Amino acid sequence: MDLLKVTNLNKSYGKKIILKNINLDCKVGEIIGIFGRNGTGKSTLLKLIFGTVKADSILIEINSEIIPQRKVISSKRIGYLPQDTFLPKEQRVREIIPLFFPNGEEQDKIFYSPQVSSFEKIKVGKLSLGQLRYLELLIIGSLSHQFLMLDEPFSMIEPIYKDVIKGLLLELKKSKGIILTDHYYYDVLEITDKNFVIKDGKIFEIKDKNDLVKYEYLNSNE
Ligand SMILES: Nc1ncnc2c1ncn2[C@@H]1O[C@H](COP(=O)(O)OP(=O)(O)OP(=O)(O)O)[C@@H](O)[C@H]1O
Repeated sequence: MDLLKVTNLNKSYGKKIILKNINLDCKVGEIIGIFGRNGTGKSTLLKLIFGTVKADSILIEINSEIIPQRKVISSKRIGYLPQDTFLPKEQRVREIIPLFFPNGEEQDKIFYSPQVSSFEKIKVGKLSLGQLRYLELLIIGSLSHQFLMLDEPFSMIEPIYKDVIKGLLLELKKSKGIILTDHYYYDVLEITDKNFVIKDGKIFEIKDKNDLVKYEYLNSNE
């Protein structure tokens, strides 16, 4: 089974240590959840693995093959869903899909995915947040990248699309490994195989919601 291994990850901004000696593995077939209070470094962690933020040190390996950080994007092995939308607002959904997938068969796979026919004629800027996030995930998930870094796939999304997105992620994990972060911890815990919390620059594996309290991500009455 394909394995993404990240070791010796360190990142500081000036004197502020954000992430210290982080090690993290992700196998194809796994969804890994990363929790942490605001500003603890979750987005930074995903960007470091994707290569858009430069690490102080990092070793990224896929099946023991070293992928230098500056070559992650061109290697097309690791995909990334940013927190903010990356699709042009003025174009209709049915015009955007062919931009990413020139091949008709690949386009059809997206056009025939659940719900897409209900919004394919709409301009991206007019989609609901759930439709937009789902479309972005369909596009990123249909690329060939073996591993996906997803920054807040559930944030602000209407319940019906949360379920559609959960279904999509569970389908995608059959052929990919996924690392995601989101404050909607109920939704995350429903679909993840392993979970971690970042606190004071370090990463800790957690078993359940009680551990989120233990590491002070949640209050005991939440
Ligand atoms: N370019 C930068 N220069 C300086 N500090 C930065 C920069 N980018 C991020 N930071 C700091 O690094 C820390 C981690 O930021 P990051 O966005 O990774 O947090 P996060 O855990 O994803 O937060 P949130 O839950 O709010 O999305 C924060 O304190 C942030 O202010």
